[in-house]
Amino acid sequence: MLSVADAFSITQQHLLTLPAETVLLTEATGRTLREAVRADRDFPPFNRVAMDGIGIQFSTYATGQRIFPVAGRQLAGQPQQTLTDAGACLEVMTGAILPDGIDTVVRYEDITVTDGQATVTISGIELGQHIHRQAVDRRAGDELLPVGTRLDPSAIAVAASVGQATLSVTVLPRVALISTGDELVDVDETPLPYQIRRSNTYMLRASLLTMGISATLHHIIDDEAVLADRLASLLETNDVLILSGGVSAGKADFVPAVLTQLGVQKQFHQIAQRPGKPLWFGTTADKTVFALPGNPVSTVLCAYRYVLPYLRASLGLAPAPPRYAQLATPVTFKPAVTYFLPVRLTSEPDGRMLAHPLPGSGSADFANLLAADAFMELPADQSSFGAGEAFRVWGN
Ligand SMILES: Nc1nc2c(c(=O)[nH]1)N[C@H]1C(S)=C(S)[C@@H](COP(=O)(O)OP(=O)(O)OC[C@H]3O[C@@H](n4cnc5c(N)ncnc54)[C@H](O)[C@@H]3O)O[C@H]1N2
Ligand code: MOO
Ligand SMILES: [Mg+2]
Repeated sequence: MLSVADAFSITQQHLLTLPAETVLLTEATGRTLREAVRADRDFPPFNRVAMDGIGIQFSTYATGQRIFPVAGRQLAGQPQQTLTDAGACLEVMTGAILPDGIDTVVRYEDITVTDGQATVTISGIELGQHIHRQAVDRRAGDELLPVGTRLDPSAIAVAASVGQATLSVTVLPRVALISTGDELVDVDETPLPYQIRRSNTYMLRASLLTMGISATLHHIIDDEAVLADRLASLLETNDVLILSGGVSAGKADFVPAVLTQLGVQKQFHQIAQRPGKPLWFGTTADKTVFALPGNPVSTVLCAYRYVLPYLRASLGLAPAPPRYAQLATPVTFKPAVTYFLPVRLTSEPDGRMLAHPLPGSGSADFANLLAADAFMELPADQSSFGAGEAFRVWGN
């Protein structure tokens, strides 16, 4: 059976090709940048006063002079002034352009000002102190935000500072989330004794919202003809279909057969993993279908391990850096498949990230996920996992 690594790499070989669009800076949060943002000026754009105080010429201070008549004031937002008398000083404010003729700033805390005379009260003033030099942070033309940046609040601030009122970002894919199964009723309905409320598609919707994707919700009963009809129309109007349920060995598990009948090319069905073994993945020329196993823990795991990384890569986002943790207590798992162990992560005072196993009662026990915040990926070729051993963890 297919390994987790091979299944993952097959999904990544079939990424969506999404166009770019231009959006307002105020609408760009969370989106993926498609054109690099560059510095339009130096950062900072001028020699910038970094402390409130006085500006002096260091050579005068170096002669031993400690009292400087205040000849004027340079505020932030004013054009550059000039210190004409090398023996005097100007009051200068944080954020102001450094006046011509000044090369050193002394803080108000380190002077006293009486009768228009500033007296330096400390020793050890250094040439050039408290000046944020033009271009020390970035030069005009430098790339500030590369293509593939997720526009988080600090990226938005950088874009604003260089005058990007609009940004080029990747168009969000149209995603339909489809639950299947006659046993499922909607959240606002009261289930009969043999029914349950659907939750998987709500979980998926919440998960995709964290990437800025607002997916639509659909439900289809266990009827082959109805399934074929509804999936055909959803395929026309979406880039990605994510189904839940109907992919295993049951007599009403019609999903793989119907997708094949609709011309969706199966790329794989079943992975050597637990939970989530029956995952089905297929593509057409420009669409992608993930058919996730119905058990809720499988749905969550398949979303974290395959679907979210797939969508991130399709958007052009750099992959999230891998996260690792150490097992807090030993675990045994005999079957020769990758085991995704639900864990609670804690950050320890010595800097370690510990994973506390929460095996729960299997892949239908989704209440267990309330306490878990990630899955630890335990390799297929090992069956005993010791406390302190580190493995990769996957979360939202
Ligand atoms: N003979 C075999 N039986 C099963 C196998 C197998 O290999 N051989 N695999 C098991 C595994 S593993 C899983 S996981 C499930 C997968 O089942 P399906 O994908 O076919 O899903 P369903 O049969 O439709 O439902 C399974 C289970 O999940 C609940 N479910 C489904 N959709 C939702 C939803 N939207 N919200 C909440 N819960 C949902 C459903 O009620 C069922 O309890 O098959 C095993 N069987
Ligand atoms: O995907 Mo199934 O969880 O292994 O029950
Ligand atoms: Mg089934």
